[in-house]
Amino acid sequence: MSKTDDTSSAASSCSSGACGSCSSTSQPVDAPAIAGGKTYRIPTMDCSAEEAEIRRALEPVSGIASLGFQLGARRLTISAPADVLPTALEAIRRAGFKPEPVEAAAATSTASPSDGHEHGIGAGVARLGLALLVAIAAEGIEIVLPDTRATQGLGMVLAVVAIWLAGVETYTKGFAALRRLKLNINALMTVAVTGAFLIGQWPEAAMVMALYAIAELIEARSVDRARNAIKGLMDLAPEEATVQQPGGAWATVPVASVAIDSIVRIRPGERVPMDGTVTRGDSAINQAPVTGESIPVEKAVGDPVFAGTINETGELEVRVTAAASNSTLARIIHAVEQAQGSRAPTQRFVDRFAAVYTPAVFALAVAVAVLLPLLTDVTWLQGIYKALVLLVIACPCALVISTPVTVVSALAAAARRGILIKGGTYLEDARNLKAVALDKTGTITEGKPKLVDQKTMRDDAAAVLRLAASLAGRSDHPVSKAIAEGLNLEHEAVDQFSALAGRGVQGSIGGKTYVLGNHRLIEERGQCNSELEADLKRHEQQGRTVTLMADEQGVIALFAVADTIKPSSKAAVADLISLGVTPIMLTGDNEATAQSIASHAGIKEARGNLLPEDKLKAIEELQKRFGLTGMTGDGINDAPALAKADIGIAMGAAGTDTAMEAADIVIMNDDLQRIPTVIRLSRKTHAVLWQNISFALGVKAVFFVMAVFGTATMWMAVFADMGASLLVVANGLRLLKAKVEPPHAD
Ligand SMILES: Nc1ncnc2c1ncn2[C@@H]1O[C@H](COP(=O)(O)OP(=O)(O)OP(=O)(O)O)[C@@H](O)[C@H]1O
Ligand SMILES: [Zn+2]
Repeated sequence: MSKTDDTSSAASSCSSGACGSCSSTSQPVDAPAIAGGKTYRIPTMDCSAEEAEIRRALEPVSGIASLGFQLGARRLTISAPADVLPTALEAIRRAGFKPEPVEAAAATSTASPSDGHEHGIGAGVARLGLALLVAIAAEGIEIVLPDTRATQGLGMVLAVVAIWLAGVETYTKGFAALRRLKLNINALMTVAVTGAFLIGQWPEAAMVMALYAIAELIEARSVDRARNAIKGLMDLAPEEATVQQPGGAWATVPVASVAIDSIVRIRPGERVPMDGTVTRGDSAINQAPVTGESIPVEKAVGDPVFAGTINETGELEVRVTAAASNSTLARIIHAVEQAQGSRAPTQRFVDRFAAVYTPAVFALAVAVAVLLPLLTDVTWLQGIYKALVLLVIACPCALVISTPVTVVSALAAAARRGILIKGGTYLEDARNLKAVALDKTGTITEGKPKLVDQKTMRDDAAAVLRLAASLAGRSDHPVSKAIAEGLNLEHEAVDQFSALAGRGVQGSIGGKTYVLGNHRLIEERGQCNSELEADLKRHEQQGRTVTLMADEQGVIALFAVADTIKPSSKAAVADLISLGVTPIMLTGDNEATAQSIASHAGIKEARGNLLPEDKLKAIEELQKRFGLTGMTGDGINDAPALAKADIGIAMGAAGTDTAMEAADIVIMNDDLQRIPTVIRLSRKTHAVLWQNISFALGVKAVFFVMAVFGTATMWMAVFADMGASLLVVANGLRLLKAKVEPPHAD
């Protein structure tokens, strides 16, 4: 991305949901300009039910990358190509809302803590507080003062004032909905309050309106709070960096103006301002903001560092590799926000349910109002009153709000552990995983094999080894790297170098062609023999990977490399099994090595000799055999298998863009124990979701019975609905602090 690109989009993207214009704690930061987006103010959108309506309206519009809702600010950011926006806006208007574009400049300014909508909410609180007081006064007059015309008139006036203070908006939205013959919450409340007023229950009408409006406000703020939990991470990246100037002097400048390839200096105790590669010094860095892992990681020249992480011990100089708006941290935040915008299956279910439930209760209310007086000795007024109570109960707020808060909190909790879950669907599905296919190299093992044994079959051993080092030095494959590093010899020029997928490498040195690769490659070339087989067997049974070098005449050298199993892998495998998930190892390495390493890690089933396409087939087969199957990999050469699996999990993804893009769940560090953590979080989320749904519906059921047969009053119903809303929100927010670590971890 060019520099100009970057600054031009920064203004519009900053308020675009990528950074907090809503959370009062958010700092004015340079938001990731990855997707950008256009922000609209929708004056009549402040409740999650309205959010759901807008989402439904936008569902048929194709081409929208993501939606960022900020209920507290009544804002919606749409990330979509410019030609899709008019269609999207039209759909929103058809649903009865009036989106107003927010000017880029105004949008940016709201990113500061002193932004306008905070005042808006402040004013709202004062207004609603007043409305509540006036409603209480109206109620008090009716209870305390004698029932004269004057006191009645006064009570009525106070009620009107309270309803007006608290309910203008509900009325506006309610009438708009009724005109379109739609039954949303506002329509229900409008009918209920008006009806109560008309049958002479004005203090109650006032009370209901005030309580309802207050509940709505609290709800909007809670949803925003959950949504913004992740933005706290963004504050971690410093806004300024100490950058080397052309003359060699150091200057402190805003990160947004630091170009890629600049050299920045980071003193001990400072946070890393931008992603980069260490060019000087060494230090220990706490990478918790990115990987969720707070044990410091040693960094030396050549190692990557990430914006937002904390430099603990030494001074570092770092060459910047990504613009501030495109750092790993910014990408994480952007991805989580995008995930928050996608709806989880339970959320869809609840929305569909609410869409049926509300009209059904409305019909029932009408039936009660008409049938009860006709069939029993209930009076008309009593019948209508009962019907109005039912309408209040019909408000699906607690139900509709319970899912997004829960899902969003869980996504944020995962992000804090360096786990990026790219959508509510994966969060909800993870608990049903039956099998997980694990890549060997780098997932179960450290991925840093070492050369442990070598043998040459020619007299000129030194020359052969130099050939091997030259060929191996050209490859990035961990096995080749281990050989090159282990031999540590001067390289010769290699021509016509090429990689042989799943086999090894080939190249010509001094006019002669050589190959360096595995047993399969040598078999294919017809250069294997029984002596070689015996050597191979001996090494492979010890879990070593054997690489052979051959020229046209035959095999000229053998190298054995060994990788160590990560200490955490064993625990993670045991944990997966205890959660009822079967781990299976898939590897391109040979069968014997695979078996040896698998059994050390506690994995019963291992498959070796797999080419990338074989891994794909293996996943398909596991899906047939087990059901929901996950796949872990580094996301680079495992991309097809990651995509095929029900849940593709990329490991050790910090800094690797491809992995972050390819997988459904991205684990920033390479700790396999994060997988059981995800499954536990998924189970907890599921439990909380259904606790909330059943609680919200349970409260409604109780009040329903009370309303029809007993003595529930309207404002008891509102209290119950408000109480239920607040309880489900609190229960959902609990996930932000959920304990989902394996029992043996500390
Ligand atoms: N560039 C290379 N240099 C040396 N050996 C190679 C190279 N590429 C592949 N091989 C050999 O082929 C085998 C399969 O390689 P592949 O890349 O498919 O799997 P892998 O990534 O090593 O293993 P895993 O599937 O566990 O990650 C390796 O184990 C290695 O023996
Ligand atoms: Zn053989």
